[in-house]
Amino acid sequence: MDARQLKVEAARAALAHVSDGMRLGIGTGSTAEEFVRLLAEKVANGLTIVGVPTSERTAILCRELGVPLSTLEETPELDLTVDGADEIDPALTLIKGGGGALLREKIVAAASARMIVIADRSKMVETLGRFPLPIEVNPFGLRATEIAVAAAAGRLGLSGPVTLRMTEREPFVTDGGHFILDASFGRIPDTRALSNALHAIPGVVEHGLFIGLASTAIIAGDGTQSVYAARKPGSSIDHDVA
Ligand SMILES: O=C[C@H](O)[C@H](O)[C@H](O)COP(=O)(O)O
Repeated sequence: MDARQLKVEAARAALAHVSDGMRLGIGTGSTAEEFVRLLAEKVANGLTIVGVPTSERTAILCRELGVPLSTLEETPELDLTVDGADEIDPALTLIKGGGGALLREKIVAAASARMIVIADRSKMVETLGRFPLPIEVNPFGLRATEIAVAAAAGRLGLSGPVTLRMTEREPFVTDGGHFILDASFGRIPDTRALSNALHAIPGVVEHGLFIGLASTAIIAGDGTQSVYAARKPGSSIDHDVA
């Protein structure tokens, strides 16, 4: 199976958790987009759901494909969010934000009773940090925030380049009007400590560590077990997808 097919497999397995009447958080990225395409087919065949998109990009795709949308203001409590990830560790802590949508993704996931993360197996790691950690920052005081981020990481024994994400010539701007710093700290043994340290910096709006938000990961691989669900202790998910 090629990379796209693996994403489709994971998305299809997540769709089995969607039922009539659900209020759905809809993620961002290439894997989440496969979920949107499959969801749209179900909607066309009569499934009744309402979706809250985690980015303008996802909202556009949903509208194109006829997936009914709401906002978090109108629908502040969600049953389930389905989203991709850049990295997933065995405790289902995630790095997200490779596409720059981490703030809305985290707000939507936190408003959801459950979050299913869908990915191909290349996203599974023992320890997070191979993928640079996206950190969403206010443009005001950018340089001061960069210095504070590096200093906070240093106090935890982490170091590495902290780079402003660019489009061709301009800084990348998130849906919320912020910038993204990509922090290449390498392995992050204590994600909670780094999360707290980053949240203590005023210029940091949010970071891409998702701790305790995902209840299930559906990981597609091309081995004998193509899709499986890892279960977090206490998760309400009641069956595996094999
Ligand atoms: O900001 C983007 C998101 O966190 C994505 O869910 C993440 O980057 C994974 O994207 P993809 O499915 O394209 O690898």
